[in-house]
Amino acid sequence: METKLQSAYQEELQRLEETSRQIDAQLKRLQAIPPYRGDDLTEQSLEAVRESGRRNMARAIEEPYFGRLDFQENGQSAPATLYIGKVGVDDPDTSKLLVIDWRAPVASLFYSFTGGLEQAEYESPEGLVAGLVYLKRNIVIRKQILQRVVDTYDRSAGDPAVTDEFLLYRLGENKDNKLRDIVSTIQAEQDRIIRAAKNTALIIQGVAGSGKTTVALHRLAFLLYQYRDQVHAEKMMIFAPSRMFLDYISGVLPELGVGSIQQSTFADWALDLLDHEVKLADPAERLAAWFAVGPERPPIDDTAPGRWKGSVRFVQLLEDCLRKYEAGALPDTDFEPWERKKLPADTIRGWWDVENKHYPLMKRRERVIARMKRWLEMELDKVWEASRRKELKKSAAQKLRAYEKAWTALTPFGFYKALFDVKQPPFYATKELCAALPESLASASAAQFKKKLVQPEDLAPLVYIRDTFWGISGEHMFDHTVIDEAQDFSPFQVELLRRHTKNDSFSILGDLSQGIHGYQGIHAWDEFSSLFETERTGYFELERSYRSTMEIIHFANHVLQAGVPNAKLAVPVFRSGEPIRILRAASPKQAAAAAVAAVERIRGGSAQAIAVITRTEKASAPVYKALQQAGIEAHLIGAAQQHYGGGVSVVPAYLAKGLEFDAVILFGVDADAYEATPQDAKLLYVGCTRALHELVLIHGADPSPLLAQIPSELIQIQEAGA
Ligand SMILES: Nc1ncnc2c1ncn2[C@@H]1O[C@H](COP(=O)(O)OP(=O)(O)OP(=O)(O)O)[C@@H](O)[C@H]1O
Repeated sequence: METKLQSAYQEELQRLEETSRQIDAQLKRLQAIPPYRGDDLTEQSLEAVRESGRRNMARAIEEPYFGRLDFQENGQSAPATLYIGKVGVDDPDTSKLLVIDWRAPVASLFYSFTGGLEQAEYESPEGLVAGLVYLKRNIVIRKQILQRVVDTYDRSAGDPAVTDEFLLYRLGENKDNKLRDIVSTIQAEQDRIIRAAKNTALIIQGVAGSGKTTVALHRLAFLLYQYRDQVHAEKMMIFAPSRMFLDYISGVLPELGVGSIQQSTFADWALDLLDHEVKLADPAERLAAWFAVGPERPPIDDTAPGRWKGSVRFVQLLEDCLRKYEAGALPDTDFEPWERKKLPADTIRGWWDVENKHYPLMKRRERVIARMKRWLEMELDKVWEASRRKELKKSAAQKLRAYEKAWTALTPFGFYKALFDVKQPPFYATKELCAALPESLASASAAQFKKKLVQPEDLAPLVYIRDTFWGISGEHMFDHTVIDEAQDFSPFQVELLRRHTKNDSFSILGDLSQGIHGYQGIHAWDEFSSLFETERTGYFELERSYRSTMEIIHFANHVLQAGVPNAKLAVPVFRSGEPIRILRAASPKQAAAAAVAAVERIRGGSAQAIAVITRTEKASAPVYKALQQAGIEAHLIGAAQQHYGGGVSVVPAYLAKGLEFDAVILFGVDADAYEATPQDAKLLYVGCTRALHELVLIHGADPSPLLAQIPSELIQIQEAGA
């Protein structure tokens, strides 16, 4: 066995030297050609190809490939040895592929092959290709140095299974402050999602740590490769919950060689489209209200403003109002620029209803008014006497101004705001809207709108109105849209984005068990799938969790079940770690000291990213202070945080969502903070599943009831300070 490993290592060492030499020669050849800066278009495009070659070779030289697959296609006499890397490299003299791009059809075998002695197959542009896999090998190369060779499948060894050894080695590594690519260990169920056809609205329900975010980013890289003539990076969009989260995931796409994909929060994108006509009310206040503990907890049901304004029903109500506006906005009067001269109302209506019907509302208004002006000029041209003409022109200008005033050009906010004025609703507010609008919601909205402030749930309706008024120009259309943490989106938001996305090309990913923003997000995936045609929708579930140890996942599952009895549970990969430590503190002071001691202990090991996760933003402050007093440098993360810096963080659970840390200390897991409700169970579940390797919980005299049913073999209970 030892000698076999050694010979494999020697074999790969030799191969690496050869490949590196070839890549180096190609890179030098390209670098020797001076970059073209002239105006000749043909030369420019040749230079673009060379520049992309230089970039690719520079990337490939460091780590040319990460995998090898020996595959014998049916009809061939011997297996071909395929090396798979992040960048495809061919030998320009022989056109032979030295390295195959991981996104190429044949490379899919490297991921989809899950062992066995039977035939394996992959979809090529020419059809299905079948054959036998002989060897699947993982190869770790760092800065041109061969570090590791692991065979995960070897037909000659007689064992038909693909082992998880290499995956486990990867998962056991500590994390720094950024999410990483997973090209060398993409799993078969993830690969299916990554390679799914472009024109589908993919909905991906995945348990915590199942790789949803990572998979979505790899999918973008795949789409750019596979459909290079149809999709463009700058026309793809990733929506993520916060700027800090975007910062956290910002490393993956460059690692995959993909740049310039648009990334935004929904709010930033919407506010830009609205030309910042409105401002968002302070998000910290809203979060503090929805995540309050004790008697201040608001009820979370369909009457919550986010649920109501985010519903499909509200899309319909709003659309009806816009239709009513369209039918009734045009003044129903003739236009009389001067005495005995009349442009009949019917003619104007014809220009509005028929001639310009295909234009969006406000553009249409502009065109009708321009048409009226042209009519006026023609009529004035018929008047020969100059002084009379001047007089009539003046009168006409006045009349036209009055006409325009009667037909007010509304802004999206002006239109929307008026709908909530229940005492004096505008003519376009339908009876149905007035009947459906809850009074408290109308008055709370109206009070905010007076200050030009809006809540996140107002943004989708506002952009919807804007689109109806002005249309959606090409620059605001996406070739593909990713919605991460989609369980927190509303159907209204997705419906709006559907209008901004070509061919329903979506990756919508989330986890209902982490739906902690239930006051605005969905409660079941069909709230989204019903927005798309069935044949254009794809639904995938990811059950395996790659982030955390088995102990952490089993523990988190128990917590979740205590509040959400029929929740989907995560299945861990077989990676064992420490039991979960539960520390009971006699006083708040002792609890803070226990948190400090835990951070100090964990920092003494190999962990790089540690989080103390609290129930509320308010609860973060004392722990942060205690850490500071102990001389521990930490980041206090609040709602406005833009960057994630790694190290030690103190963060409320709802802001930690999507992130991960080597170790997590859940602070204040008390009965009043985490009740046995679905909302609190999900929140605590989110907190637990942020941890990769170690999880510690601290509570006072009265622990959360969500901890009541945890099997004793998973936990280690201690008195804090003992
Ligand atoms: N196939 C894989 N190989 C190696 N690591 C993986 C794989 N899939 C996922 N991971 C790792 O698991 C962790 C979780 O991934 P990611 O954050 O994408 O999951 P998620 O489903 O979006 O999680 P959550 O919903 O909890 O935020 C990351 O560290 C990621 O690198």
